[in-house]
Amino acid sequence: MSMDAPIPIEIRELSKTYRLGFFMNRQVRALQSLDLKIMPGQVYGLLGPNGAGKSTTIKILLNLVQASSGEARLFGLPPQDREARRRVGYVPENPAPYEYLTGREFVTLAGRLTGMSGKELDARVEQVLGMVQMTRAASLQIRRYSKGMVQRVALAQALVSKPSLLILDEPTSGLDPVGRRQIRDLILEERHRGTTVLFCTHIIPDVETLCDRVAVLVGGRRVREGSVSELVSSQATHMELTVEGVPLERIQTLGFELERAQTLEQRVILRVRDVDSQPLLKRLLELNGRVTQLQPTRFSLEDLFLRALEEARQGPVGGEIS
Ligand SMILES: Nc1ncnc2c1ncn2[C@@H]1O[C@H](COP(=O)(O)OP(=O)(O)OP(=O)(O)O)[C@@H](O)[C@H]1O
Repeated sequence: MSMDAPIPIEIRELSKTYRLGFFMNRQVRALQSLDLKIMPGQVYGLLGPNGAGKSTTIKILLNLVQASSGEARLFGLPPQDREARRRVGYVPENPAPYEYLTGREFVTLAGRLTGMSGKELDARVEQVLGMVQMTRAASLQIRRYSKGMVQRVALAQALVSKPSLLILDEPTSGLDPVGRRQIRDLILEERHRGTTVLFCTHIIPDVETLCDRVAVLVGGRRVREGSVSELVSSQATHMELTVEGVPLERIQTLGFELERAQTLEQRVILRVRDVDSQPLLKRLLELNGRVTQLQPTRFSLEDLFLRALEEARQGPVGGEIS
């Protein structure tokens, strides 16, 4: 990949305020000064709870929604540029393809809309239907499809024009484990081909298995950003202790911050910050406790996400402002 390949997505200080109500006098801040840069070949996750601004970000990139201020660029071009749009494949959150078309007709139509035609189009349609394992069901009308099949045929229409950037809004939500696995595998295949992928989700394991980088959005603000491994390893490590002979109620009076505390039969399982583990151990032994296990625990992306949410909720956040 050449060094000066255009940057697939670059967002600077992007803000969006929706106006609501009969007199447009109520405002909802969906995005507040968002910065985001997605480099060629990256699989990038936008993670956030409901209402965080993920779909709004995607809609601005696709020129479906106008930003209130700030800048969004696709391959260095503004979102309304047709050349930029041509390089992007998009799957919306709840794809609602024309129900009376067959899967094959729908994917063919999508290809035609991007300017493809003839034998080249027919061959590519069969190829993408094969990639999403929809060859056998391709002659059925979409109204007969399951949710997973609709999702896969929507992915096929996004892939038909060989986009170099795929934008997926909640690609695995509402799917059963098999459907989720298939979509994940497809994203991984695209990644191997060098396609840049941006997807938004609130499903943390999807981010962990698929993404190089992630941005966590809460209330329209970016509260974390980095490579998944960086974010997880930058967190202070924790220790998990299993202790017998000291009841949890007693341990709670010792003045340590317990990240997790649970009684299981005779045992109490505790999770504390690494720096607290030795002093706590000492106190437990003084109380004639028997510590049967002491082990470092990995800080997961889920822990990070929950912590980021908690911090953001304590500070000023977006949402309705008047
Ligand atoms: N068309 C709209 N008109 C008014 N408010 C909107 C509109 N679209 C989104 N919002 C509001 O903007 C905020 C961000 O919404 P957005 O859909 O971008 O979040 P999200 O992170 O995609 O959430 P979800 O996970 O629920 O899809 C929310 O408070 C939402 O209610």
